[in-house]
Amino acid sequence: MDVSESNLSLMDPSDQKFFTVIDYVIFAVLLAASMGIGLYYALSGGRQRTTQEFLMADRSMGCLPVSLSLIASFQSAVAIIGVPAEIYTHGTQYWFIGCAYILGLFIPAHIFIPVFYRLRVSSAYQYLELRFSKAVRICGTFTFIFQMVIYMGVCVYTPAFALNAVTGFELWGTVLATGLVCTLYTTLGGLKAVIWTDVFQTVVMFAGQLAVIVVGVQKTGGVADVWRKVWEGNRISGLDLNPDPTERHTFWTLGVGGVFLMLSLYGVNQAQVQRYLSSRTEKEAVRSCYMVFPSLQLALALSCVMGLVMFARYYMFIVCFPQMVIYFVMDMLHGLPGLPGLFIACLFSAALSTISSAFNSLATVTMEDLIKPQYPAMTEARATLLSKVLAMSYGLLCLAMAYLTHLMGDSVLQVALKIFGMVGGPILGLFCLGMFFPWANSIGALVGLCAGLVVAFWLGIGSILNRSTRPLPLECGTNATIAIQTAFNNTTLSISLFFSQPSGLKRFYSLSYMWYSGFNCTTVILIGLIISFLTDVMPGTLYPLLGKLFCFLPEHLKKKLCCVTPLGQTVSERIDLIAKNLATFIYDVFAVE
Ligand SMILES: O=C(O)CCCC[C@@H]1SC[C@@H]2NC(=O)N[C@@H]21
Ligand code: NA
Repeated sequence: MDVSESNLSLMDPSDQKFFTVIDYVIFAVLLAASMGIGLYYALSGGRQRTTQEFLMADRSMGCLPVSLSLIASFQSAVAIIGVPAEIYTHGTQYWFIGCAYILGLFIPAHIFIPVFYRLRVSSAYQYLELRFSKAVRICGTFTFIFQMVIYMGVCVYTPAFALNAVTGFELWGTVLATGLVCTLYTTLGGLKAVIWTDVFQTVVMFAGQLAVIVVGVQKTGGVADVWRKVWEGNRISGLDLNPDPTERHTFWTLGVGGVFLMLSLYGVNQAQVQRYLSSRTEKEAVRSCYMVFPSLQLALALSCVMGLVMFARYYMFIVCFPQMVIYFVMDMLHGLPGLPGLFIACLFSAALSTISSAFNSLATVTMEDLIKPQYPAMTEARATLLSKVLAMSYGLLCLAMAYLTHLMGDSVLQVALKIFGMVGGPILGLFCLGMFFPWANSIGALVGLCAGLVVAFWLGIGSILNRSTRPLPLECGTNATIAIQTAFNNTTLSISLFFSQPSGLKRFYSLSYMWYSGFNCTTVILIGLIISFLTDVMPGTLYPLLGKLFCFLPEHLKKKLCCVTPLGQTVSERIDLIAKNLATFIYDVFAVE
């Protein structure tokens, strides 16, 4: 059974019949419930009077709420809309990113969490000052702020724009309502409210996707019929072991490149580190990290299956555009009172839980890394008040960023993952440099981070300017015009590809965006090591002046006092020294219980 023109045209934006009163009520209940949780934590417990409570939830959280909040932080409407569109257009190759969740959560649980938890820091960037210097901490903080502000804009904008395009749902009114409700409950209830609203919103998120899948399968002729159609439409991708790094999605770009993406999020991103640190014990934090795994796999499965059901539904029309998913959902759920409202609640739950985590982590790092060190004498009351003002101002800034997203035009999933790769990758490299390379110094870290960011933006912007595929048609016209447009794009694409085989720089620009995290992380580490090596002690470049002056001192004191490598040490001797250091360091790390 195919979808005739009339069915699709049913969704033209002027038509309001698929939202009944109950749908609006459900959406309102979601916003009200979130506000309620925010108010509850504003008026109970310590009433958010200290930064320990406002920013760290009194370090009293259990592993269940923390694990659900960890998922909600980086599972926004981008995944709910972007992943089904990805599966519909390119098949299930993207599902292999689930393989990256194994190492992507195991390494944070056993390497990053212990380091951050035992240092009892509030912000991940305090680690950078302890390990390197204040300058490195500040650069890391600003890099994080830049990453999360852009990401927030994408997360606020995506659901509102998608809904508006298909259902005529008021665009800027929704952006404002979402942004304000989120700012309010984050500002009022602090991290406790953010975590508990995340728990509630994650449940709504799963429920909404499940409803679409159940109704979709039932309306598309049942499981067997759906399976036959996706199989015939070869949407079930096999294991693609193609080693070519410019290939967009293969097992390597997703399963291995994805590990770096996961580490940049679940290992060193302040939003997640803050949740680990809000756990009552280190064991709880590690357990919450383990508990993320099954729920993240479930979230991935739901969005992939939704894409498959959508394909089975419309496989007679090979058209694709970003709003396809909302079209499909409204096509499935209209006429079933309450379900369209449930899906809208699901979409905005995904957005709210991500944005509130971003607000709260931005307020935390601004407070802990930028303001407190400048005003150590600031009273708790003022610091807490300032934290709330910061959360509010980040909320308003995010609305401005939402407008910027309007101009990006790429597929939102791609935009979000590129941001993580371009900015999250270098930050991951900075932390790895600090944790795994004892002789890395702060000059190396600074130069490494800057070089990593420069290369990342050169690659990211270069790939956008040099891409041979035209952006997908943004507006949803009738499917006929889009089919023609897609066909036209495909022919121009194949012609341009035929003549311009990527070589050299063009090949560099065509690196799969799933390798950005790994590539940029490695750049920071390599450059950081080289600079550390050069600026630390270049063999033979030092004259042990102190050693000569204090020649009367016993040898061991002189060594400690002067702490320079002996004169005339050759490069190979220095490399041996480094290798010995690294060996002892690794032994120490793994010898620890
Ligand atoms: O959904 C978003 O807002 C961003 C896209 C997903 C981010 C990464 S992809 C791997 C991991 N799994 C998730 O659900 N989120 C993160
Ligand atoms: Na979310």
